[in-house]
Amino acid sequence: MAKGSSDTPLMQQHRAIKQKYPDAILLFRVGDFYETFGQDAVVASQVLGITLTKRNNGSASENELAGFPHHALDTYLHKLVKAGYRVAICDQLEDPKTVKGIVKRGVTELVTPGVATNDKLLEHNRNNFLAGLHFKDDNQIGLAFLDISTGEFFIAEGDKEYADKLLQSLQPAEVVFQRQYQKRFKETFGHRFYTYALDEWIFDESFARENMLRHFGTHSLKGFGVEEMSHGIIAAGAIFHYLKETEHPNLQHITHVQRINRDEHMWMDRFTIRNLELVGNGNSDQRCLLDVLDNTVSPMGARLLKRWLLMPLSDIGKINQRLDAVEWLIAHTDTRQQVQASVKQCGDVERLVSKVPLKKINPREVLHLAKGLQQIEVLKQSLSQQNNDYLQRLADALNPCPLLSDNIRRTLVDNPPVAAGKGNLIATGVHAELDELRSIATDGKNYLARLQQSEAEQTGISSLKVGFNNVFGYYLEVTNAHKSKVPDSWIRKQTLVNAERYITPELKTYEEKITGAEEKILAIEQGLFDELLRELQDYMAPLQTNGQVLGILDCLCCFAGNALQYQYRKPVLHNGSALMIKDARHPVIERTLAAGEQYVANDIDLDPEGQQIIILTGPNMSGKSALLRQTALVTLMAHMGSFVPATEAHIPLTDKIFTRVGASDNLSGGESTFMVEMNETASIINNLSSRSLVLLDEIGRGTSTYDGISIAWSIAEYLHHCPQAPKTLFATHYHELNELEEKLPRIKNYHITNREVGNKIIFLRKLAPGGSTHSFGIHVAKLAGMPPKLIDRANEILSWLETKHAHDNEEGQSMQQKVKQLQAPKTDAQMQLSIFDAHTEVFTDIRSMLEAVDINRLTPVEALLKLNEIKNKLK
Ligand SMILES: Nc1ncnc2c1ncn2[C@@H]1O[C@H](COP(=O)(O)OP(=O)(O)OP(=O)(O)O)[C@@H](O)[C@H]1O
Repeated sequence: MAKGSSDTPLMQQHRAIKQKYPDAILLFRVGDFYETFGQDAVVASQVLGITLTKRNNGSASENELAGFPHHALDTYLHKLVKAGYRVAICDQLEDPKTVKGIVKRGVTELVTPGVATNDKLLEHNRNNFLAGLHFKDDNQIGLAFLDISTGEFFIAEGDKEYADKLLQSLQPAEVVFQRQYQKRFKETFGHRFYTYALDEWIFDESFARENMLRHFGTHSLKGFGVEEMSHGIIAAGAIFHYLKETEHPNLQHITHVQRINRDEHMWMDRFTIRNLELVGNGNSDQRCLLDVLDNTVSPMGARLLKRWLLMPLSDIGKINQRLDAVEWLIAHTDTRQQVQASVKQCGDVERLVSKVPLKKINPREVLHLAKGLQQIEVLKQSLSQQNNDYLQRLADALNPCPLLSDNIRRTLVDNPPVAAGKGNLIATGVHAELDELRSIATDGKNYLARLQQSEAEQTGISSLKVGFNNVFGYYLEVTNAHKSKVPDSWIRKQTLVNAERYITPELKTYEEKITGAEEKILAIEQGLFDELLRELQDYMAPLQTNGQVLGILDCLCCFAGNALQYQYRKPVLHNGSALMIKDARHPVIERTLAAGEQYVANDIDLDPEGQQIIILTGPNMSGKSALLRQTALVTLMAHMGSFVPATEAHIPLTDKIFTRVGASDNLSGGESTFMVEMNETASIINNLSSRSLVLLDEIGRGTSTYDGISIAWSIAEYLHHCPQAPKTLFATHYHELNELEEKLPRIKNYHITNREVGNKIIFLRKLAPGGSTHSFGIHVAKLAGMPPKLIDRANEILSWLETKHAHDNEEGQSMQQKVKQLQAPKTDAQMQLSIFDAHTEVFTDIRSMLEAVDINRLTPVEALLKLNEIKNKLK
């Protein structure tokens, strides 16, 4: 950008402001436009698709420029922030009409992904958290999460695993932390978050505490239960500082802070959240559990449901409270429908309330809040009479704020406009002067009509008309034919081709009254509206509580509706350790089956004292993964307080669900390495407890067969022998693991049944005791359209390998013995290649090509390409 004293005053002002926000795109208001200059203009033109021009602003060099009309701000702001930019909005702070010289300008808001308050930047069904993180060391991390658009504020503390789980569960839109921890943050939590680094001095306990106490107006933080959480408080302090830095001074809607306790929730780590497909991954084709369960009718409900899903409860009392309420709502259809109708009509109470201190709420939204309060009154009355404790308590917490509601409805007209500044929003009878001015304004207009008539009669000018223009206001117009009848007292103002225009002193007096009245009307209306907003601020806390209660009611009704619609049943949560689910189904797959297809339900029993570990084998595509996942999903749903897709479910209180899927299932995330698989498995082994549920899906398949079997075997052994004895489902293609059943008492083999008809498999999908003998991988290859020659050859090799395996066994080598000779398979690999004549160069090539292939990780298409390569070599 051009610099120097030859800049215009406007550009000098721009440069001074831009210096304060070097890492943000500065939207600089000039007249009716927001302009960007220099590098900002280059970026804005690329991201927004607006024209980039160059102009010489009175300086020696050219300056890039790109702008858009001010009324398009919301649309363009949204695009810039979504593209990952921080955007500083610089407005004119004075009315240009009243200023001589350059208008004062200043940044009124710095918008970043985590501090967005604009409707367009927010998704109604998800929170938009800004997270603050304070690293003390790996075992002491303070966290704070604030959704400025709803006022929800949480504090937590824990080690890095716990911090990771919280970040996964609350999925903040932006994370701020100490500058010198940038590398550590990426190493620990990956690259998935939008981050911003802050100076170290901000992360100071007394500074943070002071900030919090000043904000809440309290002497200590004891009332919030967070007094002792120094690291969490420091993280919260960083958030407050960041809000100040981004010009967000109006935070009266943050009325309290809540602590998140580690042991109050059942935890899932990021792999489990992903493997169980709980929330969408941005791939709209794939349905996730949240899609199926979310039949809420309000934004508060939708946001809360997501939190319930990612942070299920671990307190039986609280879970049963939800389950009983859901059961009650199922039995009382009328009340449920009435609750849902009321919740729906209330709108997004949380976000509307948060707009009050920001002065972003419009008259129509204020009236909406008041109408919501009427619904809350109805809800409160209806629920407090019902015989369900939890619903009654929720009803008690609702506050219809009658004074506020009455006042709003009395003050505003029935259908107020969206914009506050244009008048017509205050009802008649609210303000005497306003009513009088309004009658002057309307009467004034009537007067002009009467004046036209009487003057016409007095002067005999039948063509007389009263008109108005911006140059000299109201006038009397007389056609040339009647010009001679005009009295001397009239003052001529304009001569037209066919007519003359005059003003009279009387006309001007009335004109002043009318226009003065209109200006005054606008000012009084604005004043009254501001007063309403001030009154609303006093009700911030009860209004927010209403929003939260409405969210809970919405979720409970949603669970009741789901139970009825999808035939879910009430689970029994218990403090024991045995898990028993009868006729369990996968809630997502059963919703996506083609018409006429029926989901095959299965029973699952796991018990640390009996059947602790199930080794599950079965053909490819038979439903092993589905069975594992449905067991986890039923357990999870029960901990949310939802009914479950089963006919009966006895669920032990579970502290953690772990799932690991063999590496090649995760190719897309660039995390396909065996190392990742092993890291993940190691984290299970190191974090499990006797209350954990462990699901292992084809663990070990990311490496050579013998390595894989050995590792899978020893993991199963470890889980069996470890004192925590976690309930485990282990799906595998390694049939060798079936030998474990004979050796270890709490390991049981199961398989998923199928029937072979001719050379076809029919999947019966029923779980049955005992292992299965082979995988039908070659059959799947055939289904995928591999050439018959290739399939025949694969069958030949398979039977050769099976004979060889049987022969080895005859020689008395059990699998366990083989596992002990871990390295042997590497040299043994030669046997697989004796099928080729290795004397020619071509075959040596093919041999090394095949040696390099890992069949376990080869997709059908890759196999075809390899085959094509081999064929070409033979040519
Ligand atoms: N119980 C069931 N009832 C009906 N359809 C099912 C059932 N279980 C699984 N399916 C269907 O079969 C498909 C394959 O299931 P799944 O992925 O669980 O197989 P798998 O045995 O784990 O296969 P692979 O070993 O190849 O990973 C599912 O996507 C689903 O459409």
